[in-house]
Amino acid sequence: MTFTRMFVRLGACLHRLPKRNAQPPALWPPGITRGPCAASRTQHTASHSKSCLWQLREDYFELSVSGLLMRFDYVWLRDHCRSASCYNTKTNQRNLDTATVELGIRPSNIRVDEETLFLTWPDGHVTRFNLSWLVQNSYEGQKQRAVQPRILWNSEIYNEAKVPAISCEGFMTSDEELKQFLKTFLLYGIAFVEDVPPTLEATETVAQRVSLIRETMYGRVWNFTSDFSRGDTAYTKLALDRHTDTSYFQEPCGIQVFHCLRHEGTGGRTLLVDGFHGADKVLKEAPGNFEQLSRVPIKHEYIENVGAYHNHMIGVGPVLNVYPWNNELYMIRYNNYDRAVINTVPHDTVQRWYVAHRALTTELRKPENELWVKLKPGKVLFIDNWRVLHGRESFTGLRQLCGCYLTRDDVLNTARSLGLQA
Ligand SMILES: C[N+](C)(C)CCCC[C@H](N)C(=O)O
Ligand SMILES: O=C(O)CCC(=O)C(=O)O
Ligand SMILES: [Fe+2]
Repeated sequence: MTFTRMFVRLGACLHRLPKRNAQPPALWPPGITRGPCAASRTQHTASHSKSCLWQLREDYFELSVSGLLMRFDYVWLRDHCRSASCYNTKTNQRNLDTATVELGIRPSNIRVDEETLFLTWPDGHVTRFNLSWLVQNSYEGQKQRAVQPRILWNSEIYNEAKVPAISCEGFMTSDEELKQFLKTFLLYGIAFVEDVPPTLEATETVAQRVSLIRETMYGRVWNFTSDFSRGDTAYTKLALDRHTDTSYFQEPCGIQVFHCLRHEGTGGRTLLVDGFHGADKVLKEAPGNFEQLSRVPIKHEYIENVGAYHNHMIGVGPVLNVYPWNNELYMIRYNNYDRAVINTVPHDTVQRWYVAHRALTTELRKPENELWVKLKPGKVLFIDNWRVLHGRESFTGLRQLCGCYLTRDDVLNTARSLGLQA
């Protein structure tokens, strides 16, 4: 919806740009230069026109490449100079002391050929930008692309996708298999590894293939049962409605790993719901509700005083967390058990928030959005705890679940090192 508006705006602006070889109208303020690039450029998107046009505006540099209109602030252009003196390509770190750049800086000379933008600054320093680098790194480029491409699912979509199972052997030994696993995980927010020995040690080894383990007050790798050894409903036989874990951390754990080592009894199936699918429905049906959930800060809390365990955790943040530049959802914090007192907004906002929260809950509870699985020894489940909600059916008998949390940064790091977009 925002995109449609943007394209309209973009079209209008492009219209104002001069056509190739057009003469500047006499009314242009002196000192403003404009021109076409020397020649047409190679493409990113075949459907776009190959033209490249630029204009030196008073406050910014305007560049249109293959139909994408971009605006660059002059300080930004100076600050992002990739010359050897400004940028160390060995460490990928900036050398330039940005504080020495005059904020009103403007180039004294500018030139664009088919591949490169050349800027000469008042002190004689020359900055070169590859045009495709500018397209890649511009705000306008970022605005149009998802940081993380995903397939939003309900149970039918997930089941019909027939996501291939990854076996432990291949997962542990082949980078290609690991990549396949992570690709699935990034797309769907859940992924399974099969034929894992039903032990805590093997679960730990499998988890470490993907990431560093995130230790919490529950331990590093946990193995829990319904013994109420900790002050939380997870340690009972009760059903647990869909939720994300550690909503009471300032940064909730990125990934949760589950491996059921043993269950002699009935029930105990695991429930999985794609929170982003639910949020997307809310956005499409009532954008105002989505906005409430992405704006109102909500506290979650974990207070435990059981045995030797004394913990008090507080995390604050909206239920829906979006990137401000493209409105892309990147984290959902949803846990009605652990949600704390709402006292960060006045009463009228509170009422609107409850309406929005109800709309999201209704969506998340629709049976068609529920994926039920019975975890069996040997089958390790990875859940994106920033996206997919989990829950469980009540159960009888001895049920032993082991697992751990993973550091999100390290999972994404592994994915990127294998060439995946993350
Ligand atoms: C997974 N493990 C059993 C160790 C902890 C469970 C934590 C449960 C908590 N209410 C939450 O949702 O974060
Ligand atoms: O027992 C289960 O299946 C899951 C319980 C739970 O929500 C958790 O441990 O985070
Ligand atoms: Fe949980």
